[in-house]
Amino acid sequence: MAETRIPTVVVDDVHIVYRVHGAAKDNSPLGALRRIASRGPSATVREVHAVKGVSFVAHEGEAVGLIGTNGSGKSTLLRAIAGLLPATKGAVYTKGQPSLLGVNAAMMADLSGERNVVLGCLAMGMPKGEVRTKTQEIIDFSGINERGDFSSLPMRTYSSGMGARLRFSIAAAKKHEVLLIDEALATGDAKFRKRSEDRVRELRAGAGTVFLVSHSLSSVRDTCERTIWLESGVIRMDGPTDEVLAAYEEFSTAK
Ligand SMILES: Nc1ncnc2c1ncn2[C@@H]1O[C@H](COP(=O)(O)OP(=O)(O)OP(=O)(O)O)[C@@H](O)[C@H]1O
Repeated sequence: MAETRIPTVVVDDVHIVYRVHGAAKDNSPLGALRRIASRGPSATVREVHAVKGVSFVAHEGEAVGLIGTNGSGKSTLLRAIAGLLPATKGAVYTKGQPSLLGVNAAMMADLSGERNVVLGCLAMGMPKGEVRTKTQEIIDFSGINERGDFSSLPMRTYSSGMGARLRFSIAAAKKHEVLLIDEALATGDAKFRKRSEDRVRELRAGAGTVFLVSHSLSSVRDTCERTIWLESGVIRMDGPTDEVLAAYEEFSTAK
């Protein structure tokens, strides 16, 4: 009997267009005068078509890598899946509320790492009692205290890698139906990467779906069995990670 796979994310012909204000091609006084005289639509609004008709379905227990050259639309697509950017055309359907773990995830720089753990857990909707028991576990997982008591120091004193580790550890402490990771693993060292990859595997085993945007192909290879390659906002390839990475590597070296 065929195995039933439960879809968690359905992306249906999604287009994302950014409107950039104040980006006139001709910024000279004469250009401005021409725009006023012509009374046409404001020439200072330019459009960037970042994602162009992307469609795919992801299932429970799947980890999907998202790769592509700079500016190919990976982060934009992830933000659209998270519901942070409306699709200009098409639609995104998700099971539950996806959590986006990005390099810029909100943390309070003046608060200690420990306070940020508490705030982060509460923001994810974790009950207070659970936050109390999980805080130490999260700090231990992040490893920020390996070289001294950093968890009581303000986050602004952390290196970018330490901040990224703490962010990942907070997000990974909760069971997610859909977890979206945007380069957040890239700044961790080898030991932490191994630990975070194990955690991603656990989340998948708990029927979660994980998306990983990364320029580190080895991270994608170790974590995801399926990979989507985006180029100029269009899916160039979607299939088993090994096949997609081989084609992408060929494309990158041929450039
Ligand atoms: N806030 C924005 N306003 C206007 N254009 C944007 C905005 N954010 C991204 N873009 C444009 O959308 C396109 C896709 O950008 P995106 O950040 O999604 O690419 P990416 O594949 O994640 O790139 P990278 O690998 O460099 O992180 C680019 O052309 C970029 O210039």
